[in-house]
Amino acid sequence: METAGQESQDAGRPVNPSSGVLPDAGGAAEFPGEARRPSVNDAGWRIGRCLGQGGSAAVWLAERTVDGARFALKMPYGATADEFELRRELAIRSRLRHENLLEVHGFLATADGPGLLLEYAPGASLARLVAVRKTLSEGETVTVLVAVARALACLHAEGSAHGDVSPGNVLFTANGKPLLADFGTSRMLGEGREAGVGTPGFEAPGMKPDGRAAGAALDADVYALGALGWFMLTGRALVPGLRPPLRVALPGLPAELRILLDAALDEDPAQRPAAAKFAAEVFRAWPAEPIDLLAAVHPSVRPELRTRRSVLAQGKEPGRRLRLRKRRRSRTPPWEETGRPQRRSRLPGWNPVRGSGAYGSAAPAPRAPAPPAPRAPAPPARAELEPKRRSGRRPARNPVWLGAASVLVALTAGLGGVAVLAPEVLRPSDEAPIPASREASGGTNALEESGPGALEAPNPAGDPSPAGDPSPAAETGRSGSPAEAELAVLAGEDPVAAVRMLSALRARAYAEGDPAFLSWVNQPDSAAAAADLAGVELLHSQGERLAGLEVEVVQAKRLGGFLIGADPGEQVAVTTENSAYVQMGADGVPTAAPGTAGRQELVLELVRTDEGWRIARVLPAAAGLEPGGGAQR
Ligand SMILES: Nc1ncnc2c1ncn2[C@@H]1O[C@H](COP(=O)(O)OP(=O)(O)OP(=O)(O)O)[C@@H](O)[C@H]1O
Repeated sequence: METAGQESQDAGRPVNPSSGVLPDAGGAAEFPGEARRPSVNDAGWRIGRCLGQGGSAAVWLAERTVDGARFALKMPYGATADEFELRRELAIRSRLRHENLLEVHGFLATADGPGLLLEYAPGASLARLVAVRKTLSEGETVTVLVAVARALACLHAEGSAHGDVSPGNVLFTANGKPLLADFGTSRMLGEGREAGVGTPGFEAPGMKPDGRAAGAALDADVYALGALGWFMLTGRALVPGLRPPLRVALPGLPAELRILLDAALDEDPAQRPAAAKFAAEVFRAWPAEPIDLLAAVHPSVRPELRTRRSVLAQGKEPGRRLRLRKRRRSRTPPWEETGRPQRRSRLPGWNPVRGSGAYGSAAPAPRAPAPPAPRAPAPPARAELEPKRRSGRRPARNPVWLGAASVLVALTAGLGGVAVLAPEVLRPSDEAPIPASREASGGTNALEESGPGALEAPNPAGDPSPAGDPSPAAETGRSGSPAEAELAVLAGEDPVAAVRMLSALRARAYAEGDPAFLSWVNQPDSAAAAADLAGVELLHSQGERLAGLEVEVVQAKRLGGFLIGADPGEQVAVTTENSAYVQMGADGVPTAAPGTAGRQELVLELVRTDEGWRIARVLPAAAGLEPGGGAQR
C-alpha cells in the first residue's frame, strides 16, 4: 500500500531545470523507507516525481524523451533480490490482455538495477481517493468493482490469482478507468503463497499461507472484492471478525448491492461467486458512475482529468457521500444474468457501461496531446453554451465544460461530441495524456523541466496588450487581428476560399494563445464558438499557446447550401493537416509533450454573416449535407 498523502508531497516543489529531477536533499531518499530516485544513464529517459511507495517497491514517473511518453518505473527496494519478483510480475502480466489490467511494458536498466516499466496511471490509487474523499457513491463503487472483477476474471481464466486486491493496487487513468495493478503477489493456481503478502482488511479469513487448495486463491480474490466494496462505501478497511452486518453498517445501501457484497464476503469460500459473475451482477444491480478523482490527484494531473468534477466544482465537501438516488430495482434476483441494458451515465469519464467503446482501450505507450482540430461540441443545454462574447469577459466556467485548467483537456473532456467527431484525434487521456500545465499556485509539472534539448518556440507571441478600440480584439482584451486581405477572403462569395482562411485564423488563435482571432472565425454564440473560445481562453489564462501550430486545408469541397434561420449557410467537406506543435508557457518552456502532426476529415458548416463567412458547426466527415439541418445558434 502506498504511503498516505504521498501523491501530494511533491506539490509546489520548485523545479530544477538543469537536473531533470525534482530537487532533493543531495539525492537522499525523499520518502520513508529506502526510496531513492533511480538514476538512469540512458539519456532517452527522465525520471520525475515519486508516484508512490509500497511494501516492496517505490514507483517513479519516467518520461521517454523521444516522444514524451510517460510510464511508471517500479524500483524494488532490495535491488537484485527482488529482480526475480519483477520478472515474475512481467511474465504473469504479459500473458494477459484486459482493459482493466495495468500494462507492464518491460524493464529499464538503472544504476540501481532493473526497474519495471509500467503503464502510468495518473489518476492516483483507490487508497488515496478514499483517504481524501472518505467514501464513494454507490455508482462509483460499482464502477470500481465491476472493473476490478472483470480484470480478475481475466486473470483467473488464465489460471492465475492476484493475491493482493487492495486499494493501493487499484489505480485510475485520467478518465477514471480503474486498473488492477501489482502482479508481484500473483501466483499460478496450485503455487504456494508467501505468508503476509496480502493487505490487512482485504485478506480472506482462514486463508492458509501456502494457499495451495485449488480455487482458494480465486475465492480469496473475490473476498477482497467484497472488502474493496466495503472500503469504498464506509471509508474503512474491514476489521477481520468484527464486521457488522451490511444492513446495519450501511442502512441506505440498495439491497441488490448489499446482497452481492455479502456474498463476496461470505466466510465460506464456496458461497462466494466467481469474479466474472460478481462483475455481471454488480453491473446489473446499480448504475455505474464515473469516478470523481479531482480531489485525489497530484496537482499536475488535474488539467488532464476527464472525470466529472462535481464534488469540488459544486462546492461540496470532498468525501461527502452522494445522496442515494431513486433506486433502480431489478425484478431478477442477483446472480441471474439478464443482459438487460443499463442506464447510461451522461457524465464524462470511464464507466463500465461505455468502457472502451467510448474511450478506447489502453495503448502500450501514452501519446502526445491531440492537435486542436476543429471541434464539434456535443449538443449541450443551451445555457451551458453561452460564451460571453463581446462582453470582454471570459466564458462562463461551467464545471462540466471548463473545469480543467488545460485547453486541450477542456476541449476533449467537456465536449463529448468531439469524440464522435474525430475519434482518431481524441484518445483517452491515458493514451493521449495532456501533460501538466503549470499550476497557478506554483505547482510543478509532472515532468518538470525542459532540459537542454527543449523545443524552441517558433513564432513566439508578443506580449498581449489590451486594445482600446471597439474591434473584437479589443473586446477580448487582446491585440490579434487578421490582415485586410485575409478579411477580404472571409467577406467574399467563395465558401471554399473562406474555409481555408478560417482554418488558418483558427490555428493562429491557438498558436498565439489569442482569443481575439476567434472573433473572425466562428459564428457568434454558436457551438463552434463556445468550444474554441473556451479552449483558447484557457490557454490565454495560463499564458500558454500551441507554438508552431499551423492548420492547412489540403482538400475542400462544397456539399451544398441551406438556410440557418434567415442566413445562408454552406456545408464544406474538408481534409485538414495540422503541423506538430508545442504547448508552451509564457517563459518559453514547454508545458506538455509535443503535439504531433495529423490529418482530419470533417464537414464544416458555415454561415454567411454581415461580416463574412463564419464556422457555426463542425460535423463528422460522414455527416454530409443534412437536409433542413441548421447550425445550433
Ligand atoms: N503504474 C502506476 N502509475 C501510477 N502510480 C503507481 C503505479 N504503480 C504504482 N503506483 C503507486 O505506487 C504505489 C506502490 O506501488 P505498488 O503497489 O506496485 O508497490 P508494491 O511495493 O508492490 O506494493 P505492495 O505494498 O502492495 O507490495 C501504489 O499504491 C501507487 O500509489
